[in-house]
Amino acid sequence: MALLDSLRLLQIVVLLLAISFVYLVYISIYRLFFHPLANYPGPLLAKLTTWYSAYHNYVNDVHIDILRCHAVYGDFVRYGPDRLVINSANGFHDIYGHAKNIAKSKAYWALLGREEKWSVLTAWDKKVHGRKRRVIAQGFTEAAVRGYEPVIKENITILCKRLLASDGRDAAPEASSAWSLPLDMSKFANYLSFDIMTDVIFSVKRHLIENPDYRWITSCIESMMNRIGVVSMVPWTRWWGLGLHWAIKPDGVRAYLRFHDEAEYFAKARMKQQLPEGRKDVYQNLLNAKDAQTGEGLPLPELLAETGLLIVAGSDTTSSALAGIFFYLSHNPSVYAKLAHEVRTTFPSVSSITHGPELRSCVYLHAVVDECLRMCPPVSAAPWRVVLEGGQRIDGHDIPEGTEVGTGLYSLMHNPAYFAEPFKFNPDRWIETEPNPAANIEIQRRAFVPFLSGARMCAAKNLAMAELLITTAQVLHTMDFKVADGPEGKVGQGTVGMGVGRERPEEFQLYSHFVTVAKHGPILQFRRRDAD
Ligand code: HEM
Repeated sequence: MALLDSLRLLQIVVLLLAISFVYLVYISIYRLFFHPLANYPGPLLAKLTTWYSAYHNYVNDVHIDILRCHAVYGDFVRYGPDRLVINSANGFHDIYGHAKNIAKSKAYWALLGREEKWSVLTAWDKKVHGRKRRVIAQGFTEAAVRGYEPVIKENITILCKRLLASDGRDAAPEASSAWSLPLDMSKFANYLSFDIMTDVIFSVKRHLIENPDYRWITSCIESMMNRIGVVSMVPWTRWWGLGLHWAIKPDGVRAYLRFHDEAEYFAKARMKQQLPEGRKDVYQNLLNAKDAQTGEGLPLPELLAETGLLIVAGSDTTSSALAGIFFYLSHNPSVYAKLAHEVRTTFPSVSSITHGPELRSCVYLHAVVDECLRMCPPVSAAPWRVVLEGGQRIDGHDIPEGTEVGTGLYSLMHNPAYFAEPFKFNPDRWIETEPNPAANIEIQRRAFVPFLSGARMCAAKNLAMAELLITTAQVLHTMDFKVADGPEGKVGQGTVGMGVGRERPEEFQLYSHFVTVAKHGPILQFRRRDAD
C-alpha cells in the first residue's frame, strides 16, 4: 500500500515537472518569437524573465547594466519580457511628459507599506495622485523652502564642526590648523541629509551627525530599499495572496518592519506635537489636509504611507548627490579652486549665504552642482511606467498597451549624443561661452533630468537644490578639504577589477536599486580656512 502511494506521488511529481517544463518551453518560445516586443533587441535572459533586472537591482548595478545594454543594442532595449528602456531625450519626454497615455507601473507596488495605502509616489491613479500632490507640494514651494533655511543652515553648521574634529569625534578647537582625521563623506552626507530631513519635515531632531546611537536607520533604509528594488522588478511575487515576495532578501524584510515601526513613531510623535509660533514644517500640510469626500483629515494609514516615503525620498537622494559633490571637488583641484574663489568672494560671511541674488549669481556653483547631478544622479535607473489602453507613440515607435517603459537616467545623462565626453566631470559644459553656445546648452538641458519632468517629477526639487547649494557654499566658506593620503584617498573611485562599468578611476561609484546610494568615499580631511 505504502509502495503504491509512493508510486502515485512520484507520478504526480513527474507530471507536475513535465507540465512546468512544457509551460516554460511554450512561454520562452512565445516571448522570443511571437511577443509584440519580439523584434526589439536586448539580453536573451531579459527577454525571457523579469529576474534578469531583479538580479541587477540585487547587485546594485542596474544603472550600469542599462547603459551597457544601450551601448550594445541601441536606444531601444528590451529589458524584460514586457519592458523597454529607451535612451533618447525624445523618448524620455514622450514617456514622462504631461498628458501621455502612460501611468506608473506595478513596480511601485513594492513600495507599499504595511498599511498598503498609496503615497504620492506610488499612486497610479492620476486623480488620486493629483490630490496628494497638491497637498504635499505646499510644503516645498520656494517660499516654504526659504522658511526652512535657518534649520538647514543650523544642521550644516553642526556638520562643519564635526568635519573639523581632530580626534575623530569632537569638534576641533577654533584655531586648530591641523587637518582633521579622515572621514568617509558618503556616511556624513547621509547623516546630514537625514538630520535636515527630520528637522524640515517633522520638526524632530535626530542628531545623526553627532551621535552614533541612531545611525542604524541609514543601513536599515539601505537594506530595505535594496530589497524593494528587487521586488519592484518581479511585482508578480506579490500576487495571488501567496506572499512570495516575503521570501526575497530576509534581511531586507526585517529592515522593512523596523523602518515601518520607526515611521509610525515619527508620524505619531509629530501628530502630538504643537509647533512653536512661526515655525513651519512639511508635515503640517499633511496634518491639515482634508479628505475631498468626507471633509475629514487624512486617516492614519494614508499619513503613514506619506511618512515612509518622505523619510526615504528626503534623505537617501540628497545624500548621494552631496557625496558626489565632495568626490568631484576633491578630485578636481582646478574646479575646487575656481569654486572656492567664487564662494569666498561672493559671500562676506557664512551667515550671508542664503537664498537670494548672491546665491543666484554664483554661476559656477550652480554649474558644479548640476554637473554632479548629471554624473551621479540620485535616481539613476529607470523609473518604470506602463503604456495604457490604446498604446503610446514613443520617439517614433508605436508601443503597445501593457508595455512597461522607462529611461535609465544615468544612461541618458551619459549619452554622448547630448553630452560630449560624458564621463568627464566638466562644470563648464553648463556655462555659455563662444565654444559652448546657448544652443549646445539647450540640447544638454533636454537630456538633463535628475529630478525627472512632467506631473511626476520630484516634488521637492526646491528643497533638494537649496540643500546642495547651501551645503557646498557653507563648507567651502568655512574650511578647506583634500582627499586623504594613501590608499584611503582612492575610496569611492572606480578601479580595474571592480566590475563591468566600474573601471574609471575618475568616476564616483554609485550603487543603484530603487534609488541610488553612495556607499563608500570619498575619504577626506578638513581644516579651518584661516589655517596656513
Ligand atoms: C537631489 C535630490 C533629489 C533628486 C535628484 C530627486 C529625484 C526624484 C525623482 C527622479 C523622482 C521621480 C521618481 C519616480 O517617479 O520614480 C522624485 C520623486 C519625488 N521626490 Fe525627489 N529627489 C530628490 C530629493 C528629494 C527630497 C529632499 C524630497 C523630500 C522629502 C523628495 C521628495 C520626492 C517626492 C515626494 C516625490 C514623488 C513625486 C510624485 O510622484 O508626485 N525628493 N524625486
